[in-house]
Amino acid sequence: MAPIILQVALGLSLMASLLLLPLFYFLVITKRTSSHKTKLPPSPPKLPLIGNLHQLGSLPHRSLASLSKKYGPLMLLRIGEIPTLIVSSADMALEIMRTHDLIFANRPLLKNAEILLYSCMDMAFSPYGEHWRQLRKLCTLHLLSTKRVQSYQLAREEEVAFMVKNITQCSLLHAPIDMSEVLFSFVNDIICRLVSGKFLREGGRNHFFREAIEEFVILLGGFRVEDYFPSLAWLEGWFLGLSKRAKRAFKRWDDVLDEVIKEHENRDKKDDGEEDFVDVLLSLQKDPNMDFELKKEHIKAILLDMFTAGTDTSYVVLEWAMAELVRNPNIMKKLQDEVREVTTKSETISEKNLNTMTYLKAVIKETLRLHPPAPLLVQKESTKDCYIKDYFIPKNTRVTINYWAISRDPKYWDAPDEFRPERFINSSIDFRGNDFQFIPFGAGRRGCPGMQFAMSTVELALANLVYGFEWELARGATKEGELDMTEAPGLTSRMEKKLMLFATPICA
Ligand code: HEM
Repeated sequence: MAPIILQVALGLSLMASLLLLPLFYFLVITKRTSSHKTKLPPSPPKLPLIGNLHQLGSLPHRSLASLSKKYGPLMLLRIGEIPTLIVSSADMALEIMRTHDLIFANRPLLKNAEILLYSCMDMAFSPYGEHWRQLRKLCTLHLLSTKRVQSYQLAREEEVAFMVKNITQCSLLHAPIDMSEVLFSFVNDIICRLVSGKFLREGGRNHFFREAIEEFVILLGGFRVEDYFPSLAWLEGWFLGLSKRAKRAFKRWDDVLDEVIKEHENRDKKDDGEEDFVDVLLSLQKDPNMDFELKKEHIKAILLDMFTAGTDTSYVVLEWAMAELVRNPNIMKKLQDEVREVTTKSETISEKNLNTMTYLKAVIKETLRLHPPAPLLVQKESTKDCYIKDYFIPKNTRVTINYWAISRDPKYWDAPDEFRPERFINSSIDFRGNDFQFIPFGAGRRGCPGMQFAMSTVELALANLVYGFEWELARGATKEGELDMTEAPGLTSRMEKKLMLFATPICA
């Protein structure tokens, strides 16, 4: 009797298990996978409507770095209505810009970029896709290639000599020199010359470009309601004049670029042998081997990218480098010794002298680490759902890489807040996008294509500044004997106060 009861009991329990198995699977396994699917990165508490907007502050790279100490290197914020992933460690940056680079190669569509850049027909703000690929190929092959950058050696040397002459003249007045102004004009002039021609100073065109670039950068970095609250886009037209301001800025640029292009088209032949970007783009437009149609709007959008991405970045590096050098006399002395060892006879340092200057390169790297021109790089946007370290990142999430936090991470850098160029001597760490603790130019598909272009200008300028002059802080430029190193808010991170210095020419 007992075995029959046992058999029946066993049979029943087997049947029950068979019946319950799918239910178990449904309840447990699917629950586990769905919670896995929705395990989002940690988020600080949000306020209704604005989300985490109030936590950004005026210097978001600093506020976000503090938040990430509490919430980790991958945080999900809601800025207004927009989910935004904040990445604050080298490991996580690698996940975004190498492991999942393709998914994060898109840029969010921002309203002012759309107005100013011919519906984002440029390279920097263009969505990832065929158009971006074509422009990127064109720019890296024809405008920013090693050969093209080298071909501008004479232009760079002439512009540096012009800046040195100006500083010498100012120094004779024994008055403090506004180095922020001098450096911005220098970088602006060099970009204007290489982009639109040698006659940049004619009719004060360089002054127009300068003013227009500043306005452009303010507009691109400006807060637009519809970029963060798409459902409130209708408010924009009522309350804020940003659209009007952006349209005005666009019209001014568009007219000048039309003029520049027309002048180049009407010029019979090149009289000086210096082929600027407009010349290159116009000849490519006629090239039958081009695999896409290069329209006038494309040319204008590319030129705008070059003017803006090229100026506000290189200038910022020179400004911070000079500031760090004057507040660190030992480092200044060491750099001057290196540069002056090469030559003391010629008036200026030429590019061929730069190769052996390892300390100069270390000073520039350290400046790019401690004072990156783009502390939050440039925003990206995901085009697919994906997982990063078990966290689910939904499609259309915006991504901000907080490079400022990464480049001061004590995990990678000793005394991270100190300016110590020596850390780069005998170190293989480089900014080409392979060492993710040091990515001032970004990395991956959307990494900066102007790196070489920028470095050639910055190295030559800095070598000449320290070669030809002794530098001193102007009185009144200091805060309790210390130079005020506060950063100004904005898309790029300039010094908030102007850098006022005394220069004494060494040959004086
Ligand atoms: C020290 C100087 C410079 C720094 C620190 C810098 C930094 C950067 C950064 C961080 C990005 C975004 C990278 C990313 O999304 O991963 C970028 C993109 C870009 N940069 Fe630079 N840049 C500099 C100079 C230049 C120059 C001189 C040019 C051109 C003349 C230039 C042209 C561009 C363009 C066109 C992009 C957009 C690339 C794309 O979206 O495909 N940059 N730069």
